[in-house]
Amino acid sequence: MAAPLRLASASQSRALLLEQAGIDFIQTPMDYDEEQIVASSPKNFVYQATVGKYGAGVSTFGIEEHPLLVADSVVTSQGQILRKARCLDDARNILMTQSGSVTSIITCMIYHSPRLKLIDISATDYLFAPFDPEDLERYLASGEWRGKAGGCMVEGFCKPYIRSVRGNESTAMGLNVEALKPFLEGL
Ligand SMILES: Nc1nc2c(ncn2[C@@H]2O[C@H](COP(=O)(O)OP(=O)(O)OP(=O)(O)O)[C@@H](O)[C@H]2O)c(=O)[nH]1
Repeated sequence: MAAPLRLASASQSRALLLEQAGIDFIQTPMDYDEEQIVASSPKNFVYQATVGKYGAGVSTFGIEEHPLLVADSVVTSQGQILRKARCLDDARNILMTQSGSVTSIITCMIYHSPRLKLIDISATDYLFAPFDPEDLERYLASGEWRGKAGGCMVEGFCKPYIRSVRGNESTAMGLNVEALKPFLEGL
């Protein structure tokens, strides 16, 4: 029986995705400062952030006792990386960028065990209908946008506005478990 993988992440969403996929894991939060990254594109940013988390994870935990899993996600729209809003006006701007437009969530993950190293970069694209102004103001007043990259969760405010989606919802939530799981079966 393989040892449970170590999710080196503070993310509740990633833990929930592993749990729902029936993947045995332990969770160990780990600090990594993404602010130092200088990247040519959102895809390059999320890759560098994941590689940075991977390096910190290997040096802190190794891969012998538990295979290591790290991940990072970025939210982009109209070529911009949408970070966590600094204030309500910033949240309004971030959300208005996404209204009636395509938002892409790009998630990179690295899994490394003594037998296998997997690097995956996946994206999920959402075409949103224009947000109803009153609905948007109600959402902004709720403060639920705080701490969320792009100002909302795909299963939250934005959900009723999804016109089309391409890619896995798990990728949008922070971990493409459908890409990971086949490699773990039979280990
Ligand atoms: N449920 C849900 N979670 C989301 C969504 N979009 C992003 N996230 C989560 O938001 C966080 C994105 O920030 P990251 O810096 O990648 O990860 P983190 O939460 O800081 O955790 P670390 O892995 O420890 O860095 C992750 O926890 C994602 O799982 C979404 O639409 N739904």
